[in-house]
Amino acid sequence: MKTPRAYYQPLAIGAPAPYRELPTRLERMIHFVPPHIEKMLAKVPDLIESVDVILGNLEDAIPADQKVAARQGFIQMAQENEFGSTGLWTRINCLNSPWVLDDLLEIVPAIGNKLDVIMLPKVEGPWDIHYLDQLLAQLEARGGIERPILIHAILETAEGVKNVDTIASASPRMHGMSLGPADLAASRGMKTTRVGGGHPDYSVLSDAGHEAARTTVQQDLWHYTVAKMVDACMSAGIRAFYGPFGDFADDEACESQFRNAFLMGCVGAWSLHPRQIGIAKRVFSPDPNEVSFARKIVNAMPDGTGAVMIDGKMQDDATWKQAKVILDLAERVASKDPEFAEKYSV
Ligand SMILES: CC(C)(COP(=O)(O)OP(=O)(O)OC[C@H]1O[C@@H](n2cnc3c(N)ncnc32)[C@H](O)[C@@H]1OP(=O)(O)O)[C@@H](O)C(=O)NCCC(=O)NCCSC(=O)C[C@](C)(O)C(=O)O
Ligand SMILES: [Mg+2]
Repeated sequence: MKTPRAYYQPLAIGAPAPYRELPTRLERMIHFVPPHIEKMLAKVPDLIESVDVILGNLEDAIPADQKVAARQGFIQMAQENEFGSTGLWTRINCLNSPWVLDDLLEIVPAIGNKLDVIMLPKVEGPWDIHYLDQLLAQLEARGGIERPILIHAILETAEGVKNVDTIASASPRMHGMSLGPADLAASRGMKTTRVGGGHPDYSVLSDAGHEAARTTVQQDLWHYTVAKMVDACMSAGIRAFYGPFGDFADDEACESQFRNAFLMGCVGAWSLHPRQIGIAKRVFSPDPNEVSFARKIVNAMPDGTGAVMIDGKMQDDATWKQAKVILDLAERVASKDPEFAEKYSV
């Protein structure tokens, strides 16, 4: 464990100082682009306008013989576009793969000053973060990179979940974490072939004899992991995200999973297909009615103390803080998204 002073020291001479607070960004969806496909790259300028984060994926879903093309496509995509307030991320290959070293050695010098976040897959423990942290500092120093590139871990192994707290606080370079339900299911030996979402057999059966017909209610397979991830992230001052939802044909189920994650504290989710962008936007922007109720609470208790009644409901210092969470998010959303700015101003 580092001393508090050492924690914030750059890890290489000439590397930028780590952030003490994360930059404020709106990150309702992390949109995945496969950068080895020319047709997809052509869509990037339009995507920049419609998503909060655009990510060039280099890891799983990229065929082994296209890994180099994907890396080159990502660098080209980063060089040829201006991203403005839209985040530019990449998901590199995992640390034990034959591609990861070249991913880093080529990407950081070429576009390190444009890159906001590196997503690191299959993180098992803080040692994975420490390795990448050190290497990034060396590359930043050598490449004259002016601000630190952040690390986002995917929570997708049983060991990673076990070590989630120490991963979250492993470095000031940590940006946040996403649930990786497909690899995690495999790693845990869960008996599902789905990418995220529930399962009809994971349910609770009502008692016999109380109703004419017994009913079952499907439960959320990911509740425990998401809750654990949110607590680890929020206590470390970093952000939690739901990951991918693989059934593109079931928008309702996608929206329901995203909404559960939003309610539990996640700030965003992944979009793998253009149809999921709108779902994430809808879910991870607070409901205008909730925003107007939150405004009532803050207006009724300007200094955040005391107890008042609003519409029959008790409000006090704690509900003031709940209201602030919603209002701060609404402000971030409104500053980027005119559609919601209008909805929140009424
Ligand atoms: C699945 C695929 C091949 C279906 O792509 P398609 O072209 O067959 O689908 P489509 O429905 O026919 O597409 C309609 C239109 O949308 C376009 N389109 C489609 N997708 C995108 C996209 N992402 N971004 C931008 N445009 C996209 C597509 O090019 C087409 O455009 P067109 O009408 O002009 O021809 C495609 O959607 C895709 O490659 N998506 C990303 C997949 C991916 O990145 N998977 C890995 C992340 S999940 C994961 O790794 C797990 C995790 C976390 O690690 C763990 O849980 O363990
Ligand atoms: Mg995975």
